[in-house]
Order: sequence, then structure tokens, then C-alpha cells
Amino acid sequence: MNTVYCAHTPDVPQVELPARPEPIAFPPGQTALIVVDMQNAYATEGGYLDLAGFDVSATKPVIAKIHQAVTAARAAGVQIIWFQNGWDSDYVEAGDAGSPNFHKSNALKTMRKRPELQGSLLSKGGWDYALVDELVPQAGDIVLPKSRYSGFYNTPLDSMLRSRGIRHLIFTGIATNVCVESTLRDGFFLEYFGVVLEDATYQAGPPFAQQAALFNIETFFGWVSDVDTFCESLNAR
Ligand SMILES: C/C(=C/NC(N)=O)C(=O)O
Repeated sequence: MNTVYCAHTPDVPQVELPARPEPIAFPPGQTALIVVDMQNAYATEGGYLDLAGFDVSATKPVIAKIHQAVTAARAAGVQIIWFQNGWDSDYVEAGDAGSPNFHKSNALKTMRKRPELQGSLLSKGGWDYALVDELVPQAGDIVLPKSRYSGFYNTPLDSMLRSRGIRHLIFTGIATNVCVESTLRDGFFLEYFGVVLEDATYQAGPPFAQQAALFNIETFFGWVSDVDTFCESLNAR
């Protein structure tokens, strides 16, 4: 199958990444690896998703895969971007009853159901908001807070990418079917090429949510590959 090349980067050295539905080429210096919301809230037992009734028992291998992908990407000159989802401790940024987020956020709903949790879930500065211990941003990485599912909404992500000439986005993180897919979709509308490394992501909900998100991405919005393939492609440069 023919490899997909961005028409605006033909003269830049490219990495060819085997992916579904077809291979895609990316120039490492014009690529960002985005780690979506690898916070205790989403990946650790006792965090928000767990308390809200979602199964997070299988997230350890995902954390290890993200670590592997980040290490290889950083060494290859790929920009690393970490997102952290959440709000101020008074939840002003979450919105009041005039915001759909107030009604749909399972974190806010869980705290309304269990008032003893109020102030603890996804609150900036708290354990739930913090990145998991295994994943530590390094000098030169970009760390961005966000208050809604898409990393492009109300954040400087687009201008930071444009100012660095970045057109290619490699996605990892949790949840595939919520913030990963939302950010990749918004990136598609803004003309970014989005690839998900499937074993470095995990769903919020049953396994079919992961399958549906990956189907949507590979069929309509981007490409799907995995961490070993990504690392081997970088090493083969
Ligand atoms: C369900 C959920 C997902 N967030 C994410 N990081 O994908 C939430 O924030 O409530």
C-alpha cells in the first residue's frame, strides 16, 4: 500500500511508520508525541475513573508502553506534549449548571453523589490531578492543562504546534474514546495528521469503546499503529 506523505514536507527526512489503514510518513522534527491525561484520575485505582465505576485494573502495561514511546520519541527529536485534565479546586473552570460539562462530567457527577469527595477529583494540585509516578516530564517537554475533553479547546496547543512547524501528532494516553479521540478529531479539522499508538491507550468503558474509537480513527480521522512499530521505525531512520 502507498505510504501517505504530507504534501508540504516532501524535502524533509521522513520516518515511514507501518499503520492502518496504510503506512504514514512523518518528519521527527515536525512531529509531536501527545500524552493525554496520564493522571492518577484516569490510570490509578482510587482515582476518579475507578471511583466512578470504570475498570482501570489493566492500565499498568499502557503506562509502560507510553514510557517506551516517549523515551524513543524524545531521543529522535520529537516534541513531547503532556496534557493534564482538570479544574481549579472550586470547580469554577468546570462550569456551572449552564454548561453541558456540569451535567456530563462523571467526575462532577461522582462528587455530587458522594459529597465527601468534593474538591478531590481532578482538582489542580491534588493527587488525582497529578501525572502517574512512572511518567515524569523532562526539560524541553511541554505540559499543558486543559479543562475540556479536547486538547485544542481553550488551550495554546495549536499556536505552540504552528510556531514549531509541527503537522504530525502521535497520540497516547487515556481515554481513547474520550480525550484522545476528541483531540485527534479537532486536530484533523485543523489539518494535523493524527496517529494513535493503540497499545499506549486505554478506554473509559467496555472494550468495545476502544474498538469503536480505533475504528473511527483509522477509517475517518487518522491512522493506528503500535509502540514497538513506532520505535522500530524511529530506529530504522
Ligand atoms: C471520561 C473522561 C475522560 N477523560 C479523558 N482524559 O479521556 C473524563 O474526563 O470525564
